[in-house]
Order: sequence, then structure tokens, then C-alpha cells
Amino acid sequence: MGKIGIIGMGHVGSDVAYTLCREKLTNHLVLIDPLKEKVLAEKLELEDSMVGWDYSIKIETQNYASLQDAEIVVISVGSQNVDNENRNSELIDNVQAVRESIPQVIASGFKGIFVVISNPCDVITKLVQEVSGFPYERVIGTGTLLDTYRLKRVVGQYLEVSPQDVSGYVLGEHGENQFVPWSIVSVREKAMLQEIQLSSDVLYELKEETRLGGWRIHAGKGWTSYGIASACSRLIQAIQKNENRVYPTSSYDEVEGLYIGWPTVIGHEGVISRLPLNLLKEEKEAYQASAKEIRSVYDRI
Ligand SMILES: NC(=O)c1ccc[n+]([C@@H]2O[C@H](COP(=O)([O-])OP(=O)(O)OC[C@H]3O[C@@H](n4cnc5c(N)ncnc54)[C@H](O)[C@@H]3O)[C@@H](O)[C@H]2O)c1
Repeated sequence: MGKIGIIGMGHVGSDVAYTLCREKLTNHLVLIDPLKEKVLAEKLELEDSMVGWDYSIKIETQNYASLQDAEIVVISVGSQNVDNENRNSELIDNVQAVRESIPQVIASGFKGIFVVISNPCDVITKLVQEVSGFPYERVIGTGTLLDTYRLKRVVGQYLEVSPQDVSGYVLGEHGENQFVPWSIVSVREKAMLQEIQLSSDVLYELKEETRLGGWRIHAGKGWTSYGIASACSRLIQAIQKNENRVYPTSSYDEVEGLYIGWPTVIGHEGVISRLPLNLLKEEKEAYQASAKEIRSVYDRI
């Protein structure tokens, strides 16, 4: 449990900060955002909450230099430019925010791990790696981890089982070209394709409900934040505790030359390895289609 920086203190950054404090995953937070009054307000709210929790965590604001000895820096910069059902609409603004903020993190002497949330997540993760010059292992995007939570919720509710009893992943782009490799999904140890045998129409509906999960929340409240804060804190715990656990994060695919959602072993050094998977032919094609889309978005910057 060490120092953690959060760059971008909007809805997501603030809920990440709250979650990290509530789960005692840090003893020192550094919160950074051009909206100075907003950041100060978040600091005061967190400090109020801690009175009731009977512990205290140091909270600093706007101090890039303090990131020098941080364990992890979370990138949650965002843009107001969010079109309905298109995470790429934030591309230009978030590219600029990364080009402004990451050199300041690096100038501090930061040697930890970047966890990238900002959308389009796979593209922004690659950009953070390039601008920082960090090794691939020390830059991780949250990728399809949140989409995987949504898959587990949707399948769990459909089959009336706990979402924690659903195993498997959403993979590929954290975006519209994500896909569900049903061949590796199972529920209470029963293989989805061979043993549960839902119709292709039902599988399609479950996949669509998963993909639309974020947009349904966005339509109702204008943003999503609790789910990603929960996912981000799990990744941070895996890094801090050297858990060597598998999470579907955006990690670097050497063959494709980009970051993309894939089951990735996470530990103290960041990415330890990417899991070998034996996917079906159509699932491999879906992965390549996802990679193609990520590359085409990256080529626009
Ligand atoms: N990966 C995921 O699963 C996932 C889930 C939810 C949201 N997101 C993404 O997270 C990002 C943040 O979402 P939000 O709802 O908090 O947005 P928001 O608009 O509420 O907050 C974004 C914050 O970033 C700040 N910012 C902008 N430029 C900055 C810079 N150069 N340096 C520091 N801060 C800067 C803004 O001032 C603002 O406070 C978005 O890109 C959103 O799409 C990703």
C-alpha cells in the first residue's frame, strides 16, 4: 500500500479515489486536474468520509512532483465530447490531455505503473506507453475488464445464477468491436457451448446486452463510474499484492503491435504474461477485426 496518483478527477477519477480510500489500497493520494476547485472539493469530501471510517490517508492535490515515488498513476482524463455509443469521440481531446500530462508525470521521476482508463482505452493506453517511454509491462489499460463484469452480470441474470459463478471474458476492443469468445465461457463449471447450449439468438442477445451495458448507464445518468472504479481497484490490488491473477486488460500484443483486451497475468511488475488461449476460428477473426479497428483509430492521431 503506497502512494497513488490520479490524473483526471471527473466522475471516474473521483470514484476511483473514493474506492481506493474505502478499500485502504493507498496511504497517500495525489489528485490532479485543471479544475482546481473540483479537486479541492474531492479532497475535502474524502477527508470528511475518513473521519467516519476511523483512519486517515494523506491527500495532496495538483502536485506532479510528488508522483516521483508513487507506485501507480491512474489516467482518467476525459472529455465532455462524448457522442452516444461512440467512445472514439473523445479521441482528440484525450490525446491532447495525455500529451500534456504524461511528460509532467515523467519529469517527476515516476518509475511505477500506469493504469489507463481514458477512452478510447486501447488507443490511449498505447499513447501513454509511447509518450512515457515506459516498457510495455508497466502500462496497463483497464481494457475489457469492465465489459467482462457486464457479461457476468448479464449471463448471471439470464441463467439466474450469481455473476461470480460465470467464468470467461469479453475480449478485444473496449468499444463497439469487443467480442465474447463463448468457447471459453462457463457457468458453474458447465461449458456454455457444449453443456448449457443456449440458442445462437440468445447468445447474440447476451453479447449485445453486454456491449450496450455502458451505454444504458450513460443514457440514464450521463456517465459511468462505479463499475470502472471497482475494476480499477482490483487491478491496483493485483499489482500491489503481486497476485499473479488473470484479468482481461488492455495489454500489448507484439504480433498486432497494439494494446488490446486479452486475459493478462497481473503482478507487482505490471503485466507478467498474456494467457495462451485456444480460440475458435471465428473468435480469432473477431479478435483480428477488433485489432483492425483499434489500429484505424490509432492511425487518426
Ligand atoms: N475504460 C473504461 O472502462 C471506462 C469506463 C468509464 C469511463 N471511462 C473513461 O474515463 C474517462 C473519464 O470519464 P469521466 O466520466 O470521469 O469524465 P469527466 O468529464 O467527468 O472527467 C474528466 C476529467 O478529466 C480532466 N482533464 C481533462 N484534461 C486533463 C489534463 N490534461 N490533465 C488532467 N485532467 C484533465 C477534466 O478536467 C475532467 O475533470 C473518459 O475518457 C471516459 O470515457 C472509461
